[in-house]
Amino acid sequence: MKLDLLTTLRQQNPVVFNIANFVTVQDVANGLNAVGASPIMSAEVAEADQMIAIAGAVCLNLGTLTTTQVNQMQIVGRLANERQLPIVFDPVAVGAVPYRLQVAQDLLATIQMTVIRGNAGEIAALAGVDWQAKGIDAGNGSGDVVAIAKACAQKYHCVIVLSGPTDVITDGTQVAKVHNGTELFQLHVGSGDLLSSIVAAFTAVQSDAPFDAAQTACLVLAGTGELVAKQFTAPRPGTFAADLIDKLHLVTVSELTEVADYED
Ligand SMILES: Nc1ncnc2c1ncn2[C@@H]1O[C@H](COP(=O)(O)OP(=O)(O)O)[C@@H](O)[C@H]1O
Ligand SMILES: Cc1ncsc1CCOP(=O)(O)O
Ligand SMILES: [Mg+2]
Repeated sequence: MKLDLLTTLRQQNPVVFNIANFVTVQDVANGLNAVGASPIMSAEVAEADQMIAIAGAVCLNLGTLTTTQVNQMQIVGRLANERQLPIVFDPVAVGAVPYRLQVAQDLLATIQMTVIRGNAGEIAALAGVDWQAKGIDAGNGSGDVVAIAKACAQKYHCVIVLSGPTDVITDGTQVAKVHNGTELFQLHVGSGDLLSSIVAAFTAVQSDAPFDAAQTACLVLAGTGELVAKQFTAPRPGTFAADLIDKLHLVTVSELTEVADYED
């Protein structure tokens, strides 16, 4: 586990270019800023080339897709691949909405993603495994999440982050797990979107080792959330969201080292 990448991230302050959803866009921008990255959102295809030129990584989020936005993703994805810029893909709700699964599969057919980050329902759908996903959430499915994540990584030749109570990170061969977290993440819409964009930020500073970058991103977010939740005597999702942003800015490598609970 390369927790020192957090220090590198804060020194380099990489620009993360997000094609975001309209539900959680501000949480994602503030979360990225707080952890030490430099967020920029764009919905205009005409500036795609110039956005790619200034970005250290790209995050494509399917959350509130439109035909125009999917076309933008195709163009941004192609440009990022040409420039060998890391791309993180968040396939929001592909496990629950077949139209989205088709859109995701079309994108994956033409763009080489560096990392796909989704919950179990989303990664299972991409892997072609049955799972009872519910809307944007993982739902009540059950199965071997490590086997599902590995199958998905092998299918799309990229790193998979299958998030949940335990985050599973795999490149199809190596597997790491991050056990940290808090159930409060599930009460705050946008936790997964933020994780995807933080994964993108870490791939920007470790582009030759996305498996390492993704693991560190998972530990930074889940460990920080756990530190925040420890202060609470009752579940307060609104306060959690605000405190999470504060703590992402303040958290130290040594605090995270102390709380870290992972297998790699
Ligand atoms: N039950 C849980 N316990 C601890 N952490 C969780 C739990 N569920 C999700 N998380 C954390 O929440 C973050 C978002 O993951 P997830 O909820 O799977 O994404 P999404 O919001 O896309 O469904 C991750 O950092 C994950 O570790
Ligand atoms: C509610 C909602 N609807 C479309 S996108 C979205 C947010 C999804 O956020 P997350 O998957 O990070 O919880
Ligand atoms: Mg999600």
